[in-house]
Amino acid sequence: MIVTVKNLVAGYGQRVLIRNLSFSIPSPAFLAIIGHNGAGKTTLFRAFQGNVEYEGQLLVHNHDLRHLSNPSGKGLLAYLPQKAVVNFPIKVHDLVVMGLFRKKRFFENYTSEDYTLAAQTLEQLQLSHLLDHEFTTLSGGEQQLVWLAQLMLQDASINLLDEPTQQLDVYYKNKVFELLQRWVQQRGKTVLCITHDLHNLLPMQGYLLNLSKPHPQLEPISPQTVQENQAFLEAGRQPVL
Ligand SMILES: Nc1ncnc2c1ncn2[C@@H]1O[C@H](COP(=O)(O)OP(=O)(O)OP(=O)(O)O)[C@@H](O)[C@H]1O
Repeated sequence: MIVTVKNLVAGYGQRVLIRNLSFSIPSPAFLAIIGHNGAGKTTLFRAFQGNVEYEGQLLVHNHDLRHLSNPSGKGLLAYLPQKAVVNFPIKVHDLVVMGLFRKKRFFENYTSEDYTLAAQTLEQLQLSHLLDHEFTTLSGGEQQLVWLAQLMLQDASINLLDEPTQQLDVYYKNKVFELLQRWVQQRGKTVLCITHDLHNLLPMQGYLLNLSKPHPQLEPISPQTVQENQAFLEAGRQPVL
């Protein structure tokens, strides 16, 4: 088992959002994390990054994340936030190449080989035409895909993606889920993906975790489980305590 969550309790002060959550996912695997707005999906990712106080344990390869220093620098964890803001001028390929940061020493310059890798990653996402564009002039969806390209270059074992398809058109939503499936099946990555796009999960192989359920647990993705969870979420929310 690669990722184990044991008796996790997390929230903000009196407000407990995650109560006694436990699950294990084998490696490699795809896990969709679903639930109503405010159910605690991003909070779960914050726990993985040590950005929220929690009780219980988060284990990666049987190592407690609390005791692992710099998991992103070691290529263990990479995180794609829901919104990442850039308010300085930077070209798309300069932003993407930074995904290679952990292979560089402080202040070491990126080489032409690094830029070739960045260009190849952009090509995989059909974004070569944007390579030399100013990042801040791109549309929201284009920006989201550029961040995804940067995350791909990080080449981490476990990838936490917070709504990576939120702003994408229907074509790119399908493409990104296909890409995530290939990451798992061909590159052996583990992907934890927060999403509200349940119908996009239908062709996926992996698990889902519905944090809106009273006792969330892993369910295999299948037409039946996707449909049941869609109906569950459409039926309404539990009252917030
Ligand atoms: N720093 C904080 N202090 C207090 N409450 C917070 C803090 N951050 C988030 N919350 C609250 O915790 C709840 C869960 O937030 P979280 O971001 O985990 O939800 P989510 O399931 O990811 O929702 P969404 O689908 O809307 O992104 C929300 O009601 C939010 O207002």
